[in-house]
Amino acid sequence: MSIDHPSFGRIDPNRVIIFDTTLRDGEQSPGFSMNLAEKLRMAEALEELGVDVMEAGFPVASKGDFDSVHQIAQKVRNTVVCALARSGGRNDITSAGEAIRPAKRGRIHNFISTSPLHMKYKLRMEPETVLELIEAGNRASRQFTDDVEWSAEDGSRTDPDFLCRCVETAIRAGATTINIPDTVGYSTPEDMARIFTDLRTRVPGADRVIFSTHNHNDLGLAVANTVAALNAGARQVECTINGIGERAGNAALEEIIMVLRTRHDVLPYTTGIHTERLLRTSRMLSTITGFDVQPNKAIVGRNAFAHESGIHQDGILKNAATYEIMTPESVGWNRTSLVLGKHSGRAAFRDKLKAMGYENLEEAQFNEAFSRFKDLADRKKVIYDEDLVALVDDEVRDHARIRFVALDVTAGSRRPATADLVLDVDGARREGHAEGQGPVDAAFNAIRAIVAHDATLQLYSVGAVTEGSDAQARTSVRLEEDGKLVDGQGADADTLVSAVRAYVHALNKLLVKRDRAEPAALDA
Ligand SMILES: CC(=O)SCCNC(=O)CCNC(=O)[C@H](O)C(C)(C)COP(=O)(O)OP(=O)(O)OC[C@H]1O[C@@H](n2cnc3c(N)ncnc32)[C@H](O)[C@@H]1OP(=O)(O)O
Ligand SMILES: CC(C)C(=O)C(=O)O
Repeated sequence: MSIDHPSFGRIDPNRVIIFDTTLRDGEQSPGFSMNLAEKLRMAEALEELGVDVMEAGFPVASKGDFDSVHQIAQKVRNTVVCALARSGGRNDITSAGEAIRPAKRGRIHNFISTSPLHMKYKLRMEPETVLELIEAGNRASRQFTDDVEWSAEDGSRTDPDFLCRCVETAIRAGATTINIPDTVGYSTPEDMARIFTDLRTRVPGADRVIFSTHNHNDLGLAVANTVAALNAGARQVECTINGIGERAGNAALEEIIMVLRTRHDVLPYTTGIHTERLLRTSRMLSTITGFDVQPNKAIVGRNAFAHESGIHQDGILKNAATYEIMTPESVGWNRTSLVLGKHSGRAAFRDKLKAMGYENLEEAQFNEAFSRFKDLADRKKVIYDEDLVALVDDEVRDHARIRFVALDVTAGSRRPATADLVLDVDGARREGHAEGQGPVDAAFNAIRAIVAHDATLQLYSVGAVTEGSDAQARTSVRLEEDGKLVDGQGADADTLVSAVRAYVHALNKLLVKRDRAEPAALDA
């Protein structure tokens, strides 16, 4: 059966109205207050995202809240602009009505608690008084707009018979949307199914209104409860971007939308959301509030489409559907991200090198680079592209006759630094020991002990490839021999190993020059 709604006209039975309350309930998260300009930017983004209703604020709360609802009502044209009001508040409904006056389509959302706990201890009202205020609040709201929503605050903990009386009263007094919030996030999906089924079958006039669900996430069930309510006949969902809201937050809009889209086989509902705008809307909210979502947040978290383990990466490269139930592009990401780390395998490593332009590595070079990458990944949390460039460049050395194998250094303030170095020279393992003015000097002297040369050190500089104390060190060394200058670079999580690699790199270049003139064996 389709419903004739004052703001939406005839609504298809499976069309779900997306009611975004980022600017009202979302803003109630401690530390998430937004100023007028920020609210206007968010409102514009929500309109572009395609939400059907945006709850822009609680006008009686402050002049700032009134002004932002009023200005959003002036600006937004394609979305219903809604203002919150207490059903029995002294000036709430007038204030809400004035605030939404400029809206092309405006809604007043009035609410009052209906649970025994809230009525007795918070409102200090008898149930009959609450019923009177429901009646009065909805009639007053209808003076300003035909689009009136009523909420039973703490509805999920309300006596079912009394809830039916409240809803019947609200419908009779002109409410066109009936919202049953799980205000404290206490319910289970089974509770939700029971509540909505009960109301829809028992309350006279239930077939003329839209039922709405508003779930808090105190037990992590907000989205599951929302889906359960839809299956029991609710056709409006209240939610926020990134799931922000009181305490543990509200049901996250992006999660609900992608549940409906991804599991359309069993959830045959439609919405007007442009899913490819989800990520940018989430990012805009994070920028405005200063709170990032956690990396593992569904849909919009940094890791939502990132894969680090080799088996998954291999599967993704063969067919993304093996490990992705929706495409990253469908929610606004550019692409799947294969994150290289200690769990990665050769397939992802090869794919990454290819993407970085290293397509023609010989198998031996590739294997060596992969083994060094694994070694680095064991020591470093995040491997950046720059790390790989440094690592592979270090490996792809023309005519590398000398190769680094191992280094042990002792250093300190009480005795000279010493270095024990192992190099592979022309395929043979060679060991050298040396002292020095410091650990770098000792390490460079150990190179001389293994490979005799007259070159002098002209430059030695070291910097971090990326940030963090576990960043790779990138070292540059310049050697001079017979007027010839050569530069070498090295990179490693260990600064001294990085220095030796740089020196060896430069030395290899010198050998190439020497060999061209006069091939010779390398002896200490
Ligand atoms: C579940 C929700 O998210 S509901 C929305 C919650 N959001 C907010 O509260 C944010 C905005 N709130 C505010 O700015 C203020 O609380 C105001 C302006 C609404 C009220 O401020 P004050 O008059 O100072 O009251 P205060 O906040 O201390 O207490 C709330 C009062 O509202 C009453 N109240 C709560 N809900 C209702 C209601 N639906 N109808 C009538 N009165 C209500 C409470 O019983 C209490 O009344 P009391 O002062 O007589 O005991
Ligand atoms: C005002 C209502 C809808 C609310 O935010 C709640 O009960 O959580």
